[in-house]
Amino acid sequence: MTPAIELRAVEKSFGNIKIIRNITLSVAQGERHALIGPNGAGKSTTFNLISGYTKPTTGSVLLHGEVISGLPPYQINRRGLSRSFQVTNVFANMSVWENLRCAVLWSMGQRYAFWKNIDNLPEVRERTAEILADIELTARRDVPAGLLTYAEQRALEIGITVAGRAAVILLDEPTAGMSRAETERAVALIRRLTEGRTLLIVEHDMSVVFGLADRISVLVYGQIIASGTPEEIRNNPKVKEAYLGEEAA
Ligand SMILES: Nc1ncnc2c1ncn2[C@@H]1O[C@H](COP(=O)(O)OP(=O)(O)OP(=O)(O)O)[C@@H](O)[C@H]1O
Repeated sequence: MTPAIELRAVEKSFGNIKIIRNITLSVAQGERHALIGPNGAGKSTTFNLISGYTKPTTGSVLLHGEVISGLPPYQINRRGLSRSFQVTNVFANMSVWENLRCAVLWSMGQRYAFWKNIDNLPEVRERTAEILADIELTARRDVPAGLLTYAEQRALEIGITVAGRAAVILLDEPTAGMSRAETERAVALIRRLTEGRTLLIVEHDMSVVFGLADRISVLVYGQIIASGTPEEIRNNPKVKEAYLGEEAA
């Protein structure tokens, strides 16, 4: 089967510093894949390369077998890839409902149809209500997003990311800054919302990584030093040495 995401010999330099060094990576359709590695290893840069926010210096990125490197982010999004960001990225003055509706409208290509009354578009209303219930914020639907708790904002952000039913979802540190209980809820949410889709997640919390991922890739100094099942990664001596250290011993 054609992989959902493929990186072929991708390199990225900023100035004359090579940040991503010859990455080859394949994420199968329907797989939950975690990208881990120490701070500064190049995880966010890899996300930016896949989602079109930066272009590879050499090599190519493919989505469902088609080259996407060089396309702008919105075109990659139109082809079925949706990503969240490391920092919370919601419209603070808009309500929870409006934030979600905006994402649903965008995915339906209705963003310029300003002459239509969007409240009269049942498919938009239904999808917005569905996703609102999925992220368990129905009781908070009219609250401005800026007034939500941090964990609620992150849940909203995940809702926005999946609202358009993209087949491939990229989440950048979705549980960063959360308490243990909030993290557990977020993991359950991510698991539910990505059912039947492909997920690539960057995450520092090892309990999230090992609890959620079907496969894990370890990035160190811009290179993938190992890819495999959680068990393979846990037992890989190179990984223990380079990244997990005492934690995995
Ligand atoms: N636009 C840029 N220009 C120059 N250097 C950059 C740029 N973007 C990232 N870098 C550098 O690339 C390296 C990798 O950064 P990146 O943010 O991808 O790492 P990361 O693995 O996501 O780290 P963290 O876990 O801390 O988020 C860092 O040394 C960073 O300073």
